[in-house]
Amino acid sequence: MTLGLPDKITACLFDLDGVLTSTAVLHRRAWKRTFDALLAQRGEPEFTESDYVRFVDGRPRYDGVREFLASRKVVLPEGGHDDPPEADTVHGVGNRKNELLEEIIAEEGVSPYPGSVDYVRAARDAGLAIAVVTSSANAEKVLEASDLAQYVQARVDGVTIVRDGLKGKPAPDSFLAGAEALGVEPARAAVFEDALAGVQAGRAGAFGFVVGVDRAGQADALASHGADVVVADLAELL
Ligand SMILES: O=P(O)(O)OC[C@H]1O[C@@H](O)[C@H](O)[C@@H](O)[C@@H]1O
Repeated sequence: MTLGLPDKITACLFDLDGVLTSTAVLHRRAWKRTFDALLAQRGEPEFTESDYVRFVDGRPRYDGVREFLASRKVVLPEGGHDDPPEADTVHGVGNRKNELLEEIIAEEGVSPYPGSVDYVRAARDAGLAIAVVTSSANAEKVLEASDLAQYVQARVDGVTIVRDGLKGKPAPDSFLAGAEALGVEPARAAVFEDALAGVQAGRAGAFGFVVGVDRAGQADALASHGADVVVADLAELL
């Protein structure tokens, strides 16, 4: 075992928000404000933590909108990527959330978890290949702002997922694309994820190891959805 990983592992595929950076809470807040306003107009109960975990966390932006609205039986037209944030379409709602997220990030900044920075450095020093695989289309700027871009050899994100027509998490496609970009077989790659949809994707892709990162008191659910091990912070694996 090196860095808490089986010896066969030669590459690390890190999710971003909630694994490397503390931005998951910013996403959650932006989603809650967006959905609560929409639900209030319809006299529906508010967006809950469980709604976030089940329908939105880890999924590409518009998939999250679709999944959550379907769970409340709210039907909106699909619209298109360029819809303004005010539009009552799936894309408009997603764009509204993104506008809010950008405001929150501008106000509060982005910080990496110290234990994750130490782990990523140790992985690089141990000669492991490193990719970031995230559903977020904001990944490039979050990686730059957190000074983590220097460690990343390949990135699959919300932009490349749309460009290449990949299925989002919980499908394994984005992680498979990350392994491919590094030139590594999935069986030799470890997936690091904090979202249930993410560990599910790790299991579905038959990756060599799946690390669940529990930032939200959901260790059992991470394990039952596909994590081989669950830690509260990557420093535990050092
Ligand atoms: O809206 P973005 O930045 O493209 O992000 C899409 C998703 O990215 C994931 O990393 C987050 O867990 C989700 O909360 C978010 O919805």
